[in-house]
Amino acid sequence: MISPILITGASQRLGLAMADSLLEEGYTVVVTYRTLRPTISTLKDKGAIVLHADFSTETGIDRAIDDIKAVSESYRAIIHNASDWAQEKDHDNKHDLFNRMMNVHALAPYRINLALSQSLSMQGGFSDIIHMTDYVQDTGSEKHIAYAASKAALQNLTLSFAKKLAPKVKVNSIAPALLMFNEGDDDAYKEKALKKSLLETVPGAEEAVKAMHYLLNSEYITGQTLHLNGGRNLK
Ligand SMILES: NC(=O)C1=CN([C@@H]2O[C@H](COP(=O)(O)OP(=O)(O)OC[C@H]3O[C@@H](n4cnc5c(N)ncnc54)[C@H](OP(=O)(O)O)[C@@H]3O)[C@@H](O)[C@H]2O)C=CC1
Ligand SMILES: Nc1nc2c(c(=O)[nH]1)N=C([C@H](O)[C@@H](O)CO)CN2
Repeated sequence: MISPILITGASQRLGLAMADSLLEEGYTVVVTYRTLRPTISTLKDKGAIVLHADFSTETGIDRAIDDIKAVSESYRAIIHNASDWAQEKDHDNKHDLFNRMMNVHALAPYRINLALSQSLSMQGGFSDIIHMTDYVQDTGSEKHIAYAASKAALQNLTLSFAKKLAPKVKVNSIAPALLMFNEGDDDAYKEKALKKSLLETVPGAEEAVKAMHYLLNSEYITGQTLHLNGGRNLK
């Protein structure tokens, strides 16, 4: 088997778009999903290897690592995309919320990167780790406090793993702001959200797909962050 690319949380939206694009380009793709959706069957029909994984607990992370390692002894890349965009107002138990945010966004990527570090370095050429972080890693978020803190932790993991795994493995972040709306976002929210960036647009998943391919094909980028935010930081 050609060394696969692993994408976590690929049953919808950005992860699904990235997995589809990699399959179209002929890569071997391994995806994880938490909820079994028709999209997972479609990815499997296209040749992807699909694994169930829930990263909210240490047991779930342990199981996922065992399953991922059982698929292949070597990996071309890992894209840590799985994410739970949780708000404090929706969760009474803040202790559990904070632990879940850190498990999904920081502990899982940390444990998986350490467990697969040898698998990544077995490549003839470069291998890659891509962390899907978030614009709020640098700003915080008053409504997604634990989420933002966990994405900041993931961003710091990019710097540490870039140092630890060089020169064979490149490690970078993609930090989106608003790339896609969610079902249920009303017109008032959409109008307000669009105004947050200079470019006042919501580009869709393809913007993340292009950034992913740019990093995978780079020979001189590591420890960096691709900010996909329409100039929001200058507004
Ligand atoms: N979309 C955007 O505009 C932005 C996205 N980002 C980041 O980009 C990445 C992709 O965004 P987007 O596609 O919107 O993400 P989604 O909100 O669609 O989440 C991606 C996947 O993560 C999975 N997931 C959630 N919780 C868990 C868990 N406990 N264990 C395992 N998997 C889990 C879900 O799986 P399932 O559906 O199978 O349950 C989901 O399909 C994320 O890391 C996100 O934080 C950052 C800023 C903006
Ligand atoms: N896991 C997710 N993380 C984030 C999402 C999402 O839909 N799923 N969406 C956003 C917003 O687009 C935000 O950037 C708008 O300002 C952030 N993170």
